Order: sequence, then C-alpha cells, then structure tokens
Amino acid sequence: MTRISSSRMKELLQVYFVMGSQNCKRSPESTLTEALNGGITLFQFREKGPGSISGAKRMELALRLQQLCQEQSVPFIVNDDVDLALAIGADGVHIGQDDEKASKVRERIGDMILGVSAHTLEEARIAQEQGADYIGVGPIYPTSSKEDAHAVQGPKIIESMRAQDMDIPIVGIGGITSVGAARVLKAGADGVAVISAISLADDIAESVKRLQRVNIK
Ligand SMILES: Cc1ncc(COP(=O)(O)OP(=O)(O)O)c(N)n1
Ligand SMILES: Cc1nc(C(=O)O)sc1CCOP(=O)(O)O
Ligand SMILES: [Mg+2]
Repeated sequence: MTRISSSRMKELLQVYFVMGSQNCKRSPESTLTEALNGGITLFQFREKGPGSISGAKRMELALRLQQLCQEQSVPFIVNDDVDLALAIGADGVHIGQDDEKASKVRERIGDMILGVSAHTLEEARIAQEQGADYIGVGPIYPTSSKEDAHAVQGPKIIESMRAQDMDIPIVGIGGITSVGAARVLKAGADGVAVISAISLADDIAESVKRLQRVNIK
C-alpha cells in the first residue's frame, strides 16, 4: 500500500459524514445506509460523548458500519481510537490536538489515512509535517454536536490558511449545512464534514445530495 495522493484525498473529503449512535434519530445502521445511498464520500465513526456506547458493543457497531461502507466502497475512518482502527482494519484514523501525537500515529498506522484537527496555521503546519493526509478545521459555525468545541472561527480561518500557502487537503467542520457550505468551499476547503445536518435530517439521502450539489457548483 502507498500513502493516499493529495488529489484523491480532496475527492474523498467532498461530503464527509461523521457519526456515532449518539447522533442518530433512528438506528445508526439505517442512518448510515441512507447517507451512503445519498452519496457521502467518506465516513468517520465517532462514538463519543453523551449517549454513546462503549466496550464490545462499540466495536460490534464499528464492524457493522464498516461493512456498510465497504459495500459502497466508501473509506471508513475511526475517530480518536487508533487501537480500534488497527484491530478492525479501518481505512484511517482522525485525531485531534489532545489525542496521540500525529507523528506517533503515523508510525503506528503506516499508509492508512491520517486526519488531524487544526485550529491555527501553526497546528496545520505541524500536522502536515508529521504526516497528516488532511486537516479538519473548525468549528466553522456554532455546533451542538461537540461539547468541548473551540470558539467559532468562521470560513475565514480556511481562507487565511490558504493565503499562507497551506496546500494540504482541508475539510471544514462545525455547524455546516447546505446553506453555509458554499462559503466554506469558497474559502478554500476541499469539502465539508457534517454530523447533524445529515444524521438528524428527515430525509437523510436528500440532505447529502444537497451538500453534494453545493460541492459541484
Ligand atoms: C473531520 C474532523 N475534523 C475535526 C474533528 C474533531 O476532532 P477532535 O478535535 O479530536 O475532537 P473529537 O471529534 O475527538 O471530539 C473530527 N472529529 N473530524
Ligand atoms: C466533531 C466536531 N469537531 C469540531 C471541530 O471544531 O473540530 S465541530 C464538531 C461537531 C460537528 O457537528 P455538526 O456538524 O453537527 O455541527
Ligand atoms: Mg479527537
């Protein structure tokens, strides 16, 4: 296996669905199935926070959701838990600034996809140097899906990273809906990472399609 190319990574980031059972109105399996039918390009298993499950049940859920992604050839990324990602043969891992250091995670996961959260230009540069394939930048807008989110940054943070020659694939995250997505892409993001605008939608597949349409404009 070789590291993912930057151009392929950018394609995968277009509509990045992040989800755990705590984010769903119906079962996580049916939520993900509908999102896959709608055309998500990447999935992150983020079983975390109030209402989430743990232990063997969490791993069993990860395996069931991974299977659904595999059936549609959508890469399956695990949030935070490198051990879980390695144990189930996930396609990648997403870590934040409070998680294991990116360079250490890169050593552990080899060529698997590595995503790192970055809130500043400095964090973005370090993530790139330490082997990140993409960075997640946020929160772009106010979010109710992450209790310990940083202060809202607005799309300008991405614009300023691009203006200072950050060429790594970037996905915006935090409070993004089909209404706010255009500004995120215009600022220089390659895609949008979304929890609630997809997981809580009445018509999940349609909510994904709306985000896709913003992407191709
Ligand atoms: C695509 C993407 N970007 C950012 C995050 C946030 O990661 P982190 O800061 O580690 O916070 P938690 O998600 O672990 O609470 C993400 N998960 N995905
Ligand atoms: C998981 C996560 N990370 C964020 C960050 O700023 O790094 S914001 C966030 C939650 C995104 O959920 P929603 O699309 O429902 O706002
Ligand atoms: Mg994390």
